Amino acid sequence: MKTTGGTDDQKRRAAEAAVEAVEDGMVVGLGTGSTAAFAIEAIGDLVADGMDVRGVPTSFASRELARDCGVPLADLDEVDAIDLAIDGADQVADGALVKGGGAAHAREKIVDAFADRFLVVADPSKMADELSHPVPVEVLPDARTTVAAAVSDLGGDAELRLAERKDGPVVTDNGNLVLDCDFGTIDDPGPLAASLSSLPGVVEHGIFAGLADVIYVGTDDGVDVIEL
Ligand SMILES: O=C[C@H](O)[C@H](O)[C@H](O)COP(=O)(O)O
Repeated sequence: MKTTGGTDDQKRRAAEAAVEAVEDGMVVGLGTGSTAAFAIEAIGDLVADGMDVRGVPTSFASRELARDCGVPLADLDEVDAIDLAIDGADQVADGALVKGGGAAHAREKIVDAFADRFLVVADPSKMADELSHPVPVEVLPDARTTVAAAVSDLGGDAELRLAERKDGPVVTDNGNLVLDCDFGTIDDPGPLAASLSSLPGVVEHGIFAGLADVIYVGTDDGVDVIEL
């Protein structure tokens, strides 16, 4: 699993604080990434202690980890509701997120948006005044060049994400490709999100605006809780 700026202790503190919101009988969206992984492990501990929880995974990786941790799983099309989702972020600014560093943002957005409450787990390295992290955009493979050109028209610079341990591109769990799109500082994420969503061939982008309910920021000596 890729690692990011914060320490494991910071990530674990944020994740364990968010998992305190999990109650008996809940259906919980299981995010993807190194911070969400600590939440999945903590939910596994609750299950081991006898709590009745079902998890809806957002990726192959979160499914595998949840299985290893003993968390009973349900597919998205098997549940009528998700009580809460716990997921990480690549950057957080003013309650808006950039996600998709692990190329899982398409399924994450479905699960996080469907959940009654969406709890973000982060560390101080993720917190910013304005979003500036390149925006991952999942595209149908045949649309990679047309979407890249449209991103350029929107003022961005699209780069095909390449795999680290194979020659060729990253292929998402959905069989698609990812363009990492650098727009510099994003003054207002809403209009950019709408523009990206409207491009033919775009499956999903990593701007999550207006979705998060609480941000848990794990620090070296505690957790900052930001209610939105
Ligand atoms: O696709 C991956 C997800 O959006 C992750 O939640 C995001 O990249 C943050 O991951 P991490 O907690 O490893 O920094």
